[in-house]
Amino acid sequence: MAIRVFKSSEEASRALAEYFVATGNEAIAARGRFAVALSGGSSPKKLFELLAADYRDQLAWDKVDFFWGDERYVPHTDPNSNYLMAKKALLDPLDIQPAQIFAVDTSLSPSEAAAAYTRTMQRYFDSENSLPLDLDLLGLGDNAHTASLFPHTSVLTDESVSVQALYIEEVQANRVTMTAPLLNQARATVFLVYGEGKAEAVRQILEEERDIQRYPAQLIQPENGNVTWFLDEAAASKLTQK
Ligand SMILES: O=C1O[C@H](COP(=O)(O)O)[C@@H](O)[C@H](O)[C@H]1O
Repeated sequence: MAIRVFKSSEEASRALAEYFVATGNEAIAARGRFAVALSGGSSPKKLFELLAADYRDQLAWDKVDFFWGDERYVPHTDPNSNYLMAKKALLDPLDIQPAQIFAVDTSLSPSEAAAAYTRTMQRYFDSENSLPLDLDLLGLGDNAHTASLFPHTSVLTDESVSVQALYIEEVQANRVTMTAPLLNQARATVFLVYGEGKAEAVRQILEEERDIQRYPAQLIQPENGNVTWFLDEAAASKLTQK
């Protein structure tokens, strides 16, 4: 695991854009395609905009396949949709083709959407070139959740490599999320976290004893150990070891 701390969220996002492009180029050189699971929420917006603007000529975008580590159970036109944010900031500006976009189908019921997404991933992973995801892009909530692995929810103990639907009391909403065992299969995992409001959650995940019910992002422990945290100074401010 590596922790990289930058002066600002802009610098952290730019460093991650570099990492994204380098990882993508390696994947394409080795296997012909680059499969990435995006995070949602607000944190990756700047990264997406940078990739679409300053890095558009640095990656063969027609060889990149997009998944989502989690999705809010809302229509794709809803401002809360993780898909919609990526579409506006990244996919449309780069003219990504529909065949490269593997969005959660929120027109189905939550459980059907999750089952359909599990099947989508199994089909993709079973095809020759693509096992497993090349990159998980993850965020972190101030309550230490990542993807939609929220504190004290049933999905935290789910050992299946799958996508699950759950109702989350804390936000009173349905979510669809990859399980930790699925996320942990990725070749590379990155967290992009910035702002003072996330500092305590960053400290809990990295420095508190393991307690996955309270600090779900501690579940992200791929066997390959290839996890990199991209933090700004504010998010890193409560770490005792930097
Ligand atoms: O709800 C979610 O929250 C986390 C963190 O979002 P942020 O707005 O604080 O950046 C995000 O990583 C996840 O994908 C999303 O669905």
